[in-house]
Amino acid sequence: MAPSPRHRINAAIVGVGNCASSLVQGIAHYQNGGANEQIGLMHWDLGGYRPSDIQVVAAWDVDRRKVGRDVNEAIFAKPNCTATFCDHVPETGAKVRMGKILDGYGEHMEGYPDDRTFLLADAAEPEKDEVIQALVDSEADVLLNYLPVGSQKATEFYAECALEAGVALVNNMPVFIASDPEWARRFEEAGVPIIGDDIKAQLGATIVHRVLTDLFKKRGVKLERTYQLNTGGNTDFLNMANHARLASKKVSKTEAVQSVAQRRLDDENIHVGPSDYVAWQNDNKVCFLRMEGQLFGGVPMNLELRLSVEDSPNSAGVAIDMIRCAKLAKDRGIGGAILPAAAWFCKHPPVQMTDDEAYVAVEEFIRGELVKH
Ligand SMILES: O=P(O)(O)OC[C@H]1O[C@@H](O)[C@H](O)[C@@H](O)[C@@H]1O
Repeated sequence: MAPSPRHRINAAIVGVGNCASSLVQGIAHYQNGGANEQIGLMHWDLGGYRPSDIQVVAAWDVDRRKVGRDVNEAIFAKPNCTATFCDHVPETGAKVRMGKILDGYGEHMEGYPDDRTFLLADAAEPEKDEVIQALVDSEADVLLNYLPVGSQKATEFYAECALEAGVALVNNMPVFIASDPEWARRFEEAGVPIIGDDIKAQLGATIVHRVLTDLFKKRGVKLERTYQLNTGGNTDFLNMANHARLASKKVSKTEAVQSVAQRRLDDENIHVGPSDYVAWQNDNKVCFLRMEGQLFGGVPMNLELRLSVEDSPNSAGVAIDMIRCAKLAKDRGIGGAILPAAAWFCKHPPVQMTDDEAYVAVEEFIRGELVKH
């Protein structure tokens, strides 16, 4: 007898950049699940869903090299520059649609070589009703927001579309929607799940900095000063070279560390940020971390760490679980912010927990043991 078909998760994507590329490559890469093929995942099976149960059914972008092409080709178009770890991504059947521009585009990028920056497509922008209709027609379960940092209006536009279409929202970037009480209330009232804000990479700067900050606290070491400097050469870093777009990102990254410290550090003693655009790094992100503190007897100590990662697969390793948690919430009829998932997967959740607490809570949520999320 033929096995019964597995349940699918229909994902829609806003912003077909490097992070989307790694995610879509990952869905193709994790098709079979032999022992070696499961490497790099937090969960092979998450609440009955496997990575390969996710399919991309709709996508929006504003770049002329992506609009009109199937997602499986658009993910390899410039200015994307992340590693190709799966070069046999099958056609998805979803063609990238022209998106709403608003502020979801970094104007300052003019002057950079074409292969490094956005090139606006010459196509009509959709109205809100058209995006909602496309979400409904494609039977999308989850909408992933991958817009550039600083896209306040564009993020609000797509959040509104998800809400009205009844599609769960995964907000990967630092515009505050899940952690904004008014937006969270609207998602809750509509019975639509939301997980956000600002994805915390699988083994990235934020989780390492947070875990070490928590360790200082637990081991009785007074943290006095810290910095986290990050450099990279993808469009995210180029976009963030425009400091006007950075405000919410700085808040998100700094709060992620402050929230686990024993006592809040004065502003002058903590510096956390995207620090510089280095073109030749492409999607390689390097984090330089320093923490200074006082041990037993007030004796000084310091710690220096350098972390080097390919940024977008590091993000996709988390997105692949956020999508499945959002779908689980939907299956269970839970709307509003999914707090354990937000705290474990995001830098700026509605409620911060330590990563140890968030890990336990999200596993309970996945097992269906948390009645109130
Ligand atoms: O390494 P961190 O601090 O967790 O941040 C990672 C993520 O931060 C997001 O804001 C970026 O857009 C992602 O590309 C990135 O993966």
